[in-house]
Amino acid sequence: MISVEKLGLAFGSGADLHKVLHEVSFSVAEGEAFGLVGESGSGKSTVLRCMAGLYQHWQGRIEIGGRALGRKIYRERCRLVQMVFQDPYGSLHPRHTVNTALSEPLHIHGIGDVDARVGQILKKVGLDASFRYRYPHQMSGGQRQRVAIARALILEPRILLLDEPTSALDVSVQAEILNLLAELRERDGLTYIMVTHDLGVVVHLCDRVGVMQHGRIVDVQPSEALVVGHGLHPYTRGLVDATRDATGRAAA
Ligand SMILES: Nc1ncnc2c1ncn2[C@@H]1O[C@H](COP(=O)(O)OP(=O)(O)OP(=O)(O)O)[C@@H](O)[C@H]1O
Repeated sequence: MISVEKLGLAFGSGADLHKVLHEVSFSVAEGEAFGLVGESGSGKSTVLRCMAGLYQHWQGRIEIGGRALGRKIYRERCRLVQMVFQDPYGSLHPRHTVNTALSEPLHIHGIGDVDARVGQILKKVGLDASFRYRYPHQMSGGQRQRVAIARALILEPRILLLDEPTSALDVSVQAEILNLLAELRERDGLTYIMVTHDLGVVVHLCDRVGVMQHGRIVDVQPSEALVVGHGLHPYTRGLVDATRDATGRAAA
């Protein structure tokens, strides 16, 4: 369903040219959850940002359902691909109620039935009607991330780009949000690409994982391979071992 071919991106120019992505290629099937892992600065978020239209000066080709994705954010694209960020506080407007945050995309896209749609999406992400007129500061981190997920889903996209969606949350809440994401994918047949530094999250939620180092994909594996530990690229092996050392147990 998604094909990324030779994605490249650089910042700066001349002597200050800093190449951040080097011919990144991978594909993701419809309904699949694909993880992107790798050390800090390896380019994971940049890949998502190119796909979301937040960076437009990339090279290469991104196709969704056989059609090339343009570089800019446009109406049709918003109904196909949405992104969820790490920090729900930053991604929600502080002076907009949940109702405003969720209605706005519907108004922009000329979609009717706003009241009913907002009610349904709140229910879908596990928030009752009392949240509808709250502001971001009147909610917990987990509740805010539920609203951010609801906002990403209100236009019924087929693909969610998830950039460390649980890493800003308390450990106790992380599992709730991961379970919600798993449930939503199952129910609606969504396709996910998820950036995370947590191999446990990959094993829990993703079917396959792409491993990035210095702006390149160095390994693609089924997620179980991280648990079994066979046939891994040496860099992937190192990430798995580091997780084991840090937690005293396997990534799963
Ligand atoms: N707007 C920008 N201008 C210049 N360099 C940038 C910009 N955005 C990202 N970079 C650089 O691109 C590289 C990749 O960053 P990116 O955020 O994609 O890494 P990451 O793997 O997601 O890291 P992390 O896990 O820390 O979020 C880094 O070296 C970063 O400094």
